[in-house]
Amino acid sequence: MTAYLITGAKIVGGDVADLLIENGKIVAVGTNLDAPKDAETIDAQGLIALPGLVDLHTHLREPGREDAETVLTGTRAAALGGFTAVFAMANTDPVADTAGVVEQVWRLGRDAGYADVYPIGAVTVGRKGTQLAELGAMADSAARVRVFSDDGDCVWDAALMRRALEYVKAFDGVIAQHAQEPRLTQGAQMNEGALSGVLGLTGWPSVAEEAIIARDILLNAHVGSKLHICHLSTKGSVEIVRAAKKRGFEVTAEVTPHHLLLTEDLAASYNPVYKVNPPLRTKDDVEAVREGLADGTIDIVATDHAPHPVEDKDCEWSAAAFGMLGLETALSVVQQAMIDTKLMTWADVADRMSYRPAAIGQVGGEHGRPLEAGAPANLVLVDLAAERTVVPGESASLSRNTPFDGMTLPGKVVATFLRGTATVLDGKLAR
Ligand SMILES: NC(=O)N[C@@H](CC(=O)O)C(=O)O
Ligand SMILES: [Zn+2]
Ligand SMILES: [Zn+2]
Repeated sequence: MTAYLITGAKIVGGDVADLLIENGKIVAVGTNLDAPKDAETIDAQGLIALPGLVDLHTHLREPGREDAETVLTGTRAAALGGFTAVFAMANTDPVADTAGVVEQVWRLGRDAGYADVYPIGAVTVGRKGTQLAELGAMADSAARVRVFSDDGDCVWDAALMRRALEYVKAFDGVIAQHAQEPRLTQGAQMNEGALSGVLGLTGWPSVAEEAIIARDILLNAHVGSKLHICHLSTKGSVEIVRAAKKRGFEVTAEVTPHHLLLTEDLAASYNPVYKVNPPLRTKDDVEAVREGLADGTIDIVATDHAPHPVEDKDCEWSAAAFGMLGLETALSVVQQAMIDTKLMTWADVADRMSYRPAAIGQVGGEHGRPLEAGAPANLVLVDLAAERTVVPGESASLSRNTPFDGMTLPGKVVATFLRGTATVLDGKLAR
């Protein structure tokens, strides 16, 4: 295994220092390090070193929709975005609702070698919302599933949600809820408000999200289990989670990069690249989720990377699929929305995009650790002063549905290391 001496990096939360990587681990951080003769030196002057990013919400589409993404292409996109671990959502075909499917996804990730893939198990059989899936068998499988979600659909049946929360207590699992009251969002196409009226698109009211979040926080408090809220998007949701945490209720929540930066106005173009679940909201909502992320009400940023092939996006708005790409642009979007606005520091970014998602996902010390001697060498070097213009055709993803097409964003991932192996060098795939 190549040893690396990374020189002159600004260690997030610390000083400028050198990092020595050997046998998959960070063996020393400091100056005048005693590197082996054959170590490869990487000049990281002017770069910041962050812990490898962890995405708790990625759609890798394999098995079943390998035309949209595969574990290989999705994890390449992850590595280019600075991620060393991704949690793969269960809405594949077949659905990841058995030990067999989650083990298959886990193995594909390991064989690809670009990022650790932690499969998320479905809560209900076929994600149909009627019968609990074999949660225990998925937890006991080689994939060691700890996060369960019917993402794409809400576990709307309160009795079933209660049973799921109760069940996962046995192995300290967490239920990640896609908070969408289905009866309030039938045929919904975009955020409900004045603009949806003008555009003639069926509205998706904030309360459809907020009602489920409030219900599930109470349900979870009753049961004493672990609840995580996927892609929270409204001001009201932030207020509910903030009030709940203040009163000591156990809940964690995520926000996506796109909900931190983009607003519903983009729907006026009728370009389905801006169609997403939950929908892009208003400026007020964007401000509220930014504040919520900054003050810790929202625990983490998760990409909800949702690749779709051209034929599912290049059509009329109402016929198009919901979802947008996110892995390769996430860190830059967070830099623009949270750092350039002085709402957060880089230490906060390490917390919201590495330490906390790793803790929620229970990766057992493999990821989400400070850059110190003894930690696995999962890290990313970023040039904060660089800028890049997003070109969909340059993506490592098989899909092209990025809403940031043509935007110039700050920051560029220069190198990513997964357990001491470079997955990205000089901003390009290294293997
Ligand atoms: N976010 C989306 O708009 N789409 C996701 C499903 C989901 O995250 O709910 C997808 O699988 O395409
Ligand atoms: Zn969802
Ligand atoms: Zn999703």
